[in-house]
Amino acid sequence: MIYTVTFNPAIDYVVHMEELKLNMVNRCNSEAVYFGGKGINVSTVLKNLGIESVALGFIAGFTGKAIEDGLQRAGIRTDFITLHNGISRINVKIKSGKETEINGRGPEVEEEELKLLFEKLNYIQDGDVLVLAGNIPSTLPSDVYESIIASLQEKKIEVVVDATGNLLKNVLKYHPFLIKPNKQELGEIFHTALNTIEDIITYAKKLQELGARNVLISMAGDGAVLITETGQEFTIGVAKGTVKNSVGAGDSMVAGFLASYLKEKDYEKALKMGTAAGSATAFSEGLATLEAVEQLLKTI
Ligand SMILES: Nc1ncnc2c1ncn2[C@@H]1O[C@H](COP(=O)(O)OP(=O)(O)O)[C@@H](O)[C@H]1O
Ligand SMILES: O=P(O)(O)OC[C@H]1O[C@](O)(COP(=O)(O)O)[C@@H](O)[C@@H]1O
Repeated sequence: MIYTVTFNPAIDYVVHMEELKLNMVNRCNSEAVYFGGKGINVSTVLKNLGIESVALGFIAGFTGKAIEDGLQRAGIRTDFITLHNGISRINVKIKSGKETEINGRGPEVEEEELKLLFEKLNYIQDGDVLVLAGNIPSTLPSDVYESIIASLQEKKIEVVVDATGNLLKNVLKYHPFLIKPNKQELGEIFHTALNTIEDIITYAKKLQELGARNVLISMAGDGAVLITETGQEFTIGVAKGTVKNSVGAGDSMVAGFLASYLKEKDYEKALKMGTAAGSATAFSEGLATLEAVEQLLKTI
């Protein structure tokens, strides 16, 4: 089974407008609501690709209830912990030719509530996959992903981490199967500007030296780089299309990569599938559907 963990789920409120004007009342041309957060997006795209997963994490208040209900209606298995206080965040995504995002802080998770997550993670068995994705509420220590992986050390599982900064750096010594920072996040980790593909490959390899087994660096419309534990190095572009809403493209790439790799154990094919899923999301209003992914896969 694949388990995704989203510490800070969100309702993604996406509005389209011609132009965003500051110090003015802006009115949008269209609006849509999606149930998001990185792990949840991975579960949603896996579901669209016909693969089951269980979405774990913390929800709170009426927004949290809406997220849980929405996912269950879509046929996604959930096993969230409901927090005592606060509400799950609403992240505002403004599409006005440019993409502007305002992501909320989210509710506080108390120590007792965090313990409940560790109890649930005990169900994970040899052969399972654990995806830890997204930012954590500010009250939690930045070694929380590390603590989770450390608590599962005895089990033979594949761990995927899609996170930034210390949250990511701290887990590398546990040799995660896959990490997927984007280009900007890679630069931030090493406090450096990455100007060329050679720079990106150099620093992706540094993440591998620090312990990651497979390193996938996504570069939005410029494609992606994959450095594998088998010593292979791949670069790939993107499919052709018109960008509508790239929120969740990175999560879709993780889902596509996993879906293919778990079936075929072929890194090159997995990178293609990840790219098709990422691009399919960028070219859709919501997340990638099976039809859109299959269509784009033929063109990559
Ligand atoms: N503008 C785009 N055009 C085509 N494909 C895209 C575009 N943006 C993202 N993608 C696809 O999605 C993948 C992940 O996107 P990216 O924006 O780098 O991730 P993140 O959302 O994590 O920042 C890219 O490597 C690419 O395959
Ligand atoms: O947990 P974070 O880093 O605040 O990100 C949450 C946001 O990221 C998303 O999961 C999208 O992520 P990507 O665009 O990086 O794939 C949104 O659904 C959500 O609003």
